[in-house]
Amino acid sequence: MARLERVTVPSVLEMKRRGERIAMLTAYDYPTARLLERAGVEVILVGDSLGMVTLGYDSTVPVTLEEMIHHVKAVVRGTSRALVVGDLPFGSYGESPGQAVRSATRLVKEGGCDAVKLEGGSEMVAAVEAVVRVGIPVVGHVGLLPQSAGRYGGFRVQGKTAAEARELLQGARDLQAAGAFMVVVEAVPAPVGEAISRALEVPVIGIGAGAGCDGQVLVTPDMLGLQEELSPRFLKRYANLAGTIVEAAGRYVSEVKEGRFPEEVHGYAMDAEEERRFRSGL
Ligand SMILES: Nc1nc(=O)c2c([nH]1)NC[C@@H]1CN(c3ccc(C(=O)N[C@@H](CCC(=O)O)C(=O)O)cc3)CN21
Ligand SMILES: CC(C)C(=O)C(=O)O
Ligand SMILES: [Mg+2]
Repeated sequence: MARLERVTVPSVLEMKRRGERIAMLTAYDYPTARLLERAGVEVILVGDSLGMVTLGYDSTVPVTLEEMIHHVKAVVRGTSRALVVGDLPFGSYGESPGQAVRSATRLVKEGGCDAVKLEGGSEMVAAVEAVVRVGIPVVGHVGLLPQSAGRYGGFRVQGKTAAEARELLQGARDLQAAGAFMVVVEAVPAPVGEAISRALEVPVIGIGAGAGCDGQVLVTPDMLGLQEELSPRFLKRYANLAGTIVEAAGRYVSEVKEGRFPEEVHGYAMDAEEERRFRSGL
């Protein structure tokens, strides 16, 4: 299952050409990155969902570029084959193409990721062009844009009307034309996800965008059942790690309280003569 060759920008483009689906998941730390890579995940996204999943913010808006760099570094240290994409956080790219270039450069140069992702369609064309021009591969993101969720009053499905769907399709086309090598499409009806995937030559990765996309992404702590606060319709839970952790930590608590842990095998022996001299000198 684990692939031996490095996943690169050209290799994900080739996967789309061959019709091979792309498996992407998020990671925010070293051990998770290693495990996902062992499982055969091709693209690891250090999402700004970091803020909600591991830092306890109630949206992705407060996440800083420094926080992203810190976690990108850990994930990069845990990978040798997967393509690592770092999310540009809110406030680090929307002001101007120059700001986008400066932030993307820091994420790649200090964090060590292979590519950056930013949210927005046609309105982000100038930023994408500028980042691509300095040599940094860019992933676009259309549909539900969590950093702008305030604008539509929460995490709402996008592209439900024909007019909105056409606007999303145009946004994705514009991102590709601007040089994006991959586009994430979030929370749109399946026909919209499929149409965008068909329209683009670059891979389209869906999250709540139906089975017609070129690949899928989920937030790893959600799909592992580690975090249970959010339950979007698109989420499938593949494990119940919250239950596993609570059960294990609960048994530890009981054993500590009852003096059943540690046992002799968990301790260090002392030479009998040394112990005798030690005790006699007390
Ligand atoms: N833990 C976590 N998982 C995520 O998938 C995620 C984050 N955090 N943070 C950033 C964004 C926010 N996301 C979300 C969060 C909630 C819904 C959600 O509950 N959506 C409703 C749609 C309601 C409607 O418009 O009808 C749903 O029922 O799926 C969707 C995407 C996806 N991203
Ligand atoms: C949900 C994915 C696509 C994302 O942007 C994130 O994890 O931040
Ligand atoms: Mg994100």
